[in-house]
Amino acid sequence: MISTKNITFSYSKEQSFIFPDLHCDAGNTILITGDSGKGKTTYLHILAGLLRPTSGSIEIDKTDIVSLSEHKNDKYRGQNIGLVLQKSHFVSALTVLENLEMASWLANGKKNTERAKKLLNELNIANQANKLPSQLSIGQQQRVSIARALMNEPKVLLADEPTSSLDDKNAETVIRLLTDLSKEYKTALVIVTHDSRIKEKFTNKLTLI
Ligand SMILES: Nc1ncnc2c1ncn2[C@@H]1O[C@H](COP(=O)(O)OP(=O)(O)OP(=O)(O)O)[C@@H](O)[C@H]1O
Repeated sequence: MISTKNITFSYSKEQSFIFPDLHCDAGNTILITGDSGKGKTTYLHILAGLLRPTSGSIEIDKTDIVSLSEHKNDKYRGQNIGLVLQKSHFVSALTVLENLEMASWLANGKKNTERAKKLLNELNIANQANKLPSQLSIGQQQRVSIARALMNEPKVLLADEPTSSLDDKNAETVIRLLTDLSKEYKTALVIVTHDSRIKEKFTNKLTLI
């Protein structure tokens, strides 16, 4: 479960944001929509603890992540929040499987090879496990990014424009995978998008104006 109250943020004196409150239960999905420049990515980065809000609270299960120290916040993110960002940022010298193993190793000091293989299987890319990320198509990289985000059984999965570079078929697949996996793993799923192909599929939406 993720829930926010009275979040405000500013990059500078000239530009400040007041974000509407958001609530999403485990296994459910919420979309953050709105025109370009309204602060969707900024809000997602605040939810991830990558940016600190000026005021307000973000509760994930029973933890207010805004009140955590920087160090605890980084640790909390690694263990509880899955991120699918616009750019995938893989370690280019490591294989797909090694990139996934690294996610669990960084969070808890253990290489969870079994889970990595299970997720690659579920995402239908098990046959790409020993390739380098650069040898995969964009759609396949997107699925690796989702697998990596789910490695540590996160309480919350945050996805920034996960379908923007995908054709209709791949966009549909990615959305189905994200929603199916979030239900299976009881993860609250927050998707930032301006993709009308996605918007029509969900009723739980927050529009930034
Ligand atoms: N690091 C930054 N420093 C200063 N201003 C920023 C920074 N990142 C974003 N902004 C500004 O904040 C505003 C909101 O940006 P943001 O990327 O959150 O919008 P968005 O709704 O996700 O847009 P888009 O749909 O085009 O991706 C924009 O005016 C942008 O120029």
